[in-house]
Amino acid sequence: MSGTGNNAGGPGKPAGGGQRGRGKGGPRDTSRRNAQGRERNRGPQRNYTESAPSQRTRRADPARLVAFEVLRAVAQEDAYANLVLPARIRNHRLDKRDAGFATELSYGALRGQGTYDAILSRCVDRPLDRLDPAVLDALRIGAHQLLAMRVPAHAALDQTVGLARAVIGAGPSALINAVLRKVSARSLEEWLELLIAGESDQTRIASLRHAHPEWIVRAMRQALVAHGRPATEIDDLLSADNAAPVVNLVALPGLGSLDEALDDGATPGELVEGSALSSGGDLGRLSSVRAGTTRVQDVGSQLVARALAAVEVPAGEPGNHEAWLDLCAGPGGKAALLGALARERGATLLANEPAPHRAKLVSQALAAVPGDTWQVRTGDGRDVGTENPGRFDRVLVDVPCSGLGALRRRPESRWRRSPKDLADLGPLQRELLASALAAVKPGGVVGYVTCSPHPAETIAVVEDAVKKRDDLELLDAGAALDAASLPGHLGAGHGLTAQLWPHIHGTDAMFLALIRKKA
Ligand SMILES: C[S@@+](CC[C@H](N)C(=O)[O-])C[C@H]1O[C@@H](n2cnc3c(N)ncnc32)[C@H](O)[C@@H]1O
Repeated sequence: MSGTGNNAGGPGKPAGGGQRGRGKGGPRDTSRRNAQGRERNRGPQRNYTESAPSQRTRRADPARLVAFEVLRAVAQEDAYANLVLPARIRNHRLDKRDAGFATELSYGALRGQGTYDAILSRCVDRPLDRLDPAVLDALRIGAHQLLAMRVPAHAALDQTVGLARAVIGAGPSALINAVLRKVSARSLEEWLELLIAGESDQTRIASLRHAHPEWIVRAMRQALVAHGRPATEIDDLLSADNAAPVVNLVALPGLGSLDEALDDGATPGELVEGSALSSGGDLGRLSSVRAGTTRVQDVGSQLVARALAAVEVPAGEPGNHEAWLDLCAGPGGKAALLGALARERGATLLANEPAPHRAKLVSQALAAVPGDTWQVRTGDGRDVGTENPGRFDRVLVDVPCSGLGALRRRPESRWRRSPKDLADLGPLQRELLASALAAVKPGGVVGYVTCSPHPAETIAVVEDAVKKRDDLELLDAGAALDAASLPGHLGAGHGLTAQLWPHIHGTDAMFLALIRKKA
């Protein structure tokens, strides 16, 4: 498992590779996490005994408390970490450095859960499901600090036990102290060696090493092969899921500019025009972001939207403008880019989304594009084809999917998803594609997109649709992505469909098929 952790103002480094203290006798606490001195100038290292956790810190460190609250909300309320975390950071008024620490701790503990649980199982005298879930979350937070962050071991122990004492109670904090001491006796690499000793099942080994459920390891290996890549890339792919993604920006064509972001330290994107890599921090400080003309968007999403917009469709009657449809538009990232591109071409965009709160987000995303270009429809996309047969020149159908291609953005999702999700989503994906194909004009093009590389929701859905009819043809989606990209050769095509990858392209694993309805 890889992970990066920032502490003491130093850069993160791969898990298991750092110099760490290991419980008793660890190095002196030199951490300097913030200017307020919460972890500074603590004096010489105190040695605690296993039986004396009462000597420890009694107040919860706010950054660790935020991480703990995020893990609790994820477990208890099915919350999404990326939505809960910013609110908790605000509630506890964390400064930038503490916010970074809380982010790394909560995301790392969530991503690494499977591996940390396997390690904790070796250190606890009962099955983990018999532990109070709050205790288990505190142990995961402690394990991540000890094994994957550059937090001195005694600080990780002291602060995690202090947190547990403050928010769970003195009894559990003694157990947490004892268990984390055992965890701290080995580095992550040593623990992994112990866990995989005698193991010959490569899936199990990769699952432990990279903290992914075994079914996802198998699914990703299958996906690599299905899209023409060697199965040996599995370790790189799973590692990429554990790295924090860079934040990409897009300037809406004809409406936005990246100048302000570039002046602020962003760097020009190398894969697609009009994009940049954010310099980090609160993007709300940029007026172009506040105005919605510059937006955060993964480069993979930018590429698939631009590829669909650029593909050739037959010219209509003079004076007739193209009509574009985004069938599954919420929360509106691709709709905003398509809306801006449509405006430049004198086309119009209908953005459809069934969930009212997400339809509202689509309107907000499109607010920067003049309103005569676009309309939002709140309703089931499966009805759009029968209501509007043959009306649109270009249709994006970015279907609800397992999200297996965006695991790096959603730290908890890998442990929540199950193979059943794929089976459940299949019929809806097929019906939405059928609706898109009904809504497109003869000669027009449907872009079928997922943020998952899984063959069941990519190639299989497209093949099922195309083989049933003789009026459909697949266009070369790899070539279309190449034409939309700055390097001009992404190598994402396989056959006529295309798959982007985090470990190759640095994007989410977006799939694209371009299907033309023959004229
Ligand atoms: C992968 S997301 C789309 C992301 C979006 N294109 C973007 O770039 O921001 C899939 C969307 O499909 C929506 N959806 C779910 N069921 C749907 C249906 N029956 N018809 C249309 N959209 C649906 C979901 O609510 C979700 O907003």
